[in-house]
Amino acid sequence: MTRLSVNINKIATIRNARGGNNPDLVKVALDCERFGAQGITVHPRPDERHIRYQDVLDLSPVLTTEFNIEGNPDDRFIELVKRVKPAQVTLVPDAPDAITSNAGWDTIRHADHLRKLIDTFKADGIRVSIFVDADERMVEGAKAVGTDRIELYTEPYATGYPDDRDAAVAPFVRAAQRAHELGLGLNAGHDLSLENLRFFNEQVPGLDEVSIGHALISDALYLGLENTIQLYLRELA
Ligand SMILES: CC(=O)[C@@H](O)[C@H](O)COP(=O)(O)O
Ligand SMILES: NCC(=O)COP(=O)(O)O
Repeated sequence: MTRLSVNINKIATIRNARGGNNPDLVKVALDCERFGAQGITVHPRPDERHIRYQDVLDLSPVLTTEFNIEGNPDDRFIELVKRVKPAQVTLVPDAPDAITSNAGWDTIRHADHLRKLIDTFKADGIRVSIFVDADERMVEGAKAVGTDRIELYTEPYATGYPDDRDAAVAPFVRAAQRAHELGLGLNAGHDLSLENLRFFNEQVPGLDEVSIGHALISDALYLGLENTIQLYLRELA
């Protein structure tokens, strides 16, 4: 069964718009868990435009499901993750000014850098996932640097889905098969939605986890958070 980790970045975006604590990020995270989410994902960015570093410290002791911290491994991020020791860290090669994540790692060019980072997190007992495009060479590079899992960057799938979903999913199926052959765990995320999630989950073999934020929180505006989480879980059943 594929597990659903709810990304709560957008809850922090709304909260930050007014400077107070409405909505209460910790309460929303605990409610997501109560409503059936099997994990909580956050992606602190250097400008703290949504998740703040303090949010990560506040969430860590109270969450009861898998805590997944995503981000670009700069010094501050590394220090934060090693202090919190979440179940999983997902390393993402974001430029500091990126609007959102827009590419996976070049696992061959950045092999030495990744290997050192992965070793340091694994030494603390943190499972490591690295964000990669659906490219078998990048999956093989991920295996070579010692990661536990990969997270496939699904934006190209989401973009291609409305026109030709079979063509859109094909590289992801190949990348997933290669990951399994190599013994890597498999996550996926970015722009997954109620429209495209079921097909992805049916076609891509052996998904361990999806992390979903933007579409899920947007759907919740119309459908309510509890109902929305149930609908996403139904797509994964
Ligand atoms: C790693 C990834 O795929 C991102 O989707 C992410 O975690 C979302 O980041 P933003 O909420 O900042 O767009
Ligand atoms: N890792 C992807 C994630 O956490 C959420 O991405 P999105 O659903 O906000 O695009």
